[in-house]
Amino acid sequence: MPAKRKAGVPAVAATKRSRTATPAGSISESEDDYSDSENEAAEEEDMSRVINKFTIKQGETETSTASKIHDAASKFFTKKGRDNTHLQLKPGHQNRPLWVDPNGTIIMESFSPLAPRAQEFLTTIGEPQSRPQYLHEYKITAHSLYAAVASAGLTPQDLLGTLERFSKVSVPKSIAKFIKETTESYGKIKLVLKDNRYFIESKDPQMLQRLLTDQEIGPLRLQGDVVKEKAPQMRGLVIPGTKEAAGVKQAVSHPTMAAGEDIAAAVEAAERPADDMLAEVPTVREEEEGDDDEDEDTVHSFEISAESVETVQKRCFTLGFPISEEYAFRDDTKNPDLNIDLRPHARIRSYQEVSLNKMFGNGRAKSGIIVLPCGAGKTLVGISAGCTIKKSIVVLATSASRILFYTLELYCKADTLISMSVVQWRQQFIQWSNIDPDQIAVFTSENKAAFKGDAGIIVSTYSMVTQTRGRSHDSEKMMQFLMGREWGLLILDEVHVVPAAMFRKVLTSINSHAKLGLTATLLREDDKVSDLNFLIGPKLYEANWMELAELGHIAKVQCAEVWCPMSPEFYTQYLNEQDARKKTLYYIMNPRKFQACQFLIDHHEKRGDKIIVFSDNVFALQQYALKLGKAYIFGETPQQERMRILENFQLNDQVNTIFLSKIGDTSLDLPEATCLIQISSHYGSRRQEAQRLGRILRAKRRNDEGFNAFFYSLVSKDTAEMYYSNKRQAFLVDQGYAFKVITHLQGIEKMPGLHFTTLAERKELLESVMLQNSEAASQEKDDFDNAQGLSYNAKRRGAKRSKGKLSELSGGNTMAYMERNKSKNKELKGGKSAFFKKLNRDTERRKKEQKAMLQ
Ligand SMILES: Nc1ncnc2c1ncn2[C@@H]1O[C@H](COP(=O)(O)OP(=O)(O)OP(=O)(O)O)[C@@H](O)[C@H]1O
Repeated sequence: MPAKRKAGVPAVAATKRSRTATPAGSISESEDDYSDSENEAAEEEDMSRVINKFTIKQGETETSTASKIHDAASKFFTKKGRDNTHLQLKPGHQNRPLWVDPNGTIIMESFSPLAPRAQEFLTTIGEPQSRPQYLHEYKITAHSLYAAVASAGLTPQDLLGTLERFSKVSVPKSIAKFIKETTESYGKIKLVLKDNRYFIESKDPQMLQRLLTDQEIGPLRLQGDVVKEKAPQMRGLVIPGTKEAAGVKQAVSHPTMAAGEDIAAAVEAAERPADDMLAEVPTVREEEEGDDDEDEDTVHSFEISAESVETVQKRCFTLGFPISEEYAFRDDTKNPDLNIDLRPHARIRSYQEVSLNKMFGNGRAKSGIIVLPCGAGKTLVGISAGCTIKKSIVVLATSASRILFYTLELYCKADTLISMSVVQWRQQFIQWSNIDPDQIAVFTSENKAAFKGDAGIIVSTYSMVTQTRGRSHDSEKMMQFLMGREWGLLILDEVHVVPAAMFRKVLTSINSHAKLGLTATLLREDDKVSDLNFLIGPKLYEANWMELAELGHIAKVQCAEVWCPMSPEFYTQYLNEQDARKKTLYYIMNPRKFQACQFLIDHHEKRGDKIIVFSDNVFALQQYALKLGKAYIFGETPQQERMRILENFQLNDQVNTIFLSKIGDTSLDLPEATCLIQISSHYGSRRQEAQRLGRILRAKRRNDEGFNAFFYSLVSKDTAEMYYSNKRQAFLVDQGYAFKVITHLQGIEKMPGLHFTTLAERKELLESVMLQNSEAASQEKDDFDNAQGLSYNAKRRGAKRSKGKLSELSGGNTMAYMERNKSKNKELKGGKSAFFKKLNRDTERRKKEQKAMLQ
């Protein structure tokens, strides 16, 4: 008889819950979730004998066996008395990479040979929570299971069978029950858009009756009978640009990505090393043309208004009948087709294909959100989705990026600007697809012409379609055009920044069969992410950042937190300061932090890096930049000056460092940048940290041998900044980034020209900081303002600062200080050298090209 194997379950913890009714969408847990083992009592005895050897005696009062299990580590693996050490490991457990916890958490050993396959499966059925180097954590939720059923066509048996075979111990009963119940109820009720009206549809009339008698849903039904009609037919499809598409080459796919493979094949391959695991292999149900009885069936429906859609969806979810929202675009004969295909040179990358397969997995378009890191090509994913559906498209982007742009700057009139992201979307559509430029129009405050022909694409901003006050006649006409027709696809860019209320407005104005949300960071500090499940759809796919970096699609980044001790004078002021906002200024302006910044800039410039220094605080931004003789950009910097600075950063090897305020957090495409230094940031914002990192993920040199980009966060020691810094890193740590802590920068003391080495210098700086009012400690407003439709107004946005009478306090010294630190911005204004002349010519030429492109 083989010796009994015992499980050392990792940090999985759940509270004991009663067995009363479980609300829909949640998992019930119970103590005996894993109680498949017949010899539990005997096992416990065995176990306690082994463990007693290592027991730290807790006193004579402890009587139960469980309470005696107190070795040095078990406290990390158990919580509230739950003990998983009795679990029996399955044969071949070494090859099985998963631990499934009754609370829906799944831990995966990423070093297991089967990890790539398991990961493919887990990204289909669950949501990635954390993916550091060795252990990955996923969570099964009702939404993730619905997405799995909808996109991969998996049955509950497929899901459970696969999970069981990957799992080291039996899958908890609560999980099996949850998977079964959740997946069985999916697809019974559908939301269908017909003739610009919304219908709740089901093949089961009783199901509809049940909804109509519901107190919340019943009153939302618009007048009219429950309608009966034939159900549409399902057909297979090919996503353009993928390996099945005729005439289009496919980018080489990485073996671990299992791109284009179905889950069945992935699981089958995964199971090969462990023969005893080769039981029944689950199969993905294929939708074969003509092999479908559904068209024989009758569907019943009732109508609801566009405004009620979200409420009905939420209510149905709570009742345990989630609404599926799928678009059988091939069968849509009412809406005109759009003549659009990917150009032959377009080679969809493996992860882009995987994400699209999640959207179109069952031959229909499923609404939802695709999460890819910055610079990984979300635009092309959106374009490919459009080329698959081939119906009219609306793209909505944030106007945030109008704040800072350069390469595609476009002046329509002398002083007005078109949103960069809108221009970029249009330009990318033209670059990647064969769309007739006349069929793609931009709707901005400057351009209000619709496309030519029956079908086409409109690119606009969230604010343009949601702002209702003061619309011009032309805007109103354009809105009527947008609202008066059905759209095949609505692409929602940067979904993480747009407030839920704004989405609601958009979705009630624009009727679209399918919605695709795109983002790099599905993170919101306001916890509104779950609303997006109903407003747009579930998360369909989230790429693994580390994997993409390994493949060279984004840069590998070394992250470090540099601890800068506070100089004594600053620390005393910091501790004594009563104004909480002003307090922050002391740790941002800490001279030791300044020195670290100076040292790192010097070090990386010598290495040939191009450096962006980020500071949310405008006072600090200017002080640092002036003192170091570097150019800087913030909200008040005029457009011309921004362009000049950014172009110099790109092309001029004398300009290797620029300082940016938070306006550069997103949508800034500077592939030259290889190093980031953060001196001040927005408290604990994980999203900002990730977006900032995104600025160097596009690094041009990313595929050079041994290349690494660098991300430094400078933190003043023993201040509140330490706490925020830790919080900020959480998202990136979950993506697998390891933050090194640097407590001392070797050689900093010997650096020639290091500032603030004398007490006099530090005191001078301290005085200038003390003179600032608390406004100087505030940060620039962020992109939300734009997302909410506020037009950019540099004057209103800039942080106000009082004019410090430094001369009164420190005599001529301070004036001399200001004199010494001439603005690099002004220096870059020089237009007389051959370099600047060339730069100006290039800029003019580009502007003309872009203007021509938009006409
Ligand atoms: N399959 C592909 N083949 C070649 N180039 C690609 C592919 N996908 C994306 N790219 C290129 O990668 C770059 C980044 O793409 P894109 O701007 O869409 O990234 P993003 O994910 O939207 O980034 P961000 O979140 O920072 O806006 C672009 O230059 C784009 O043309």
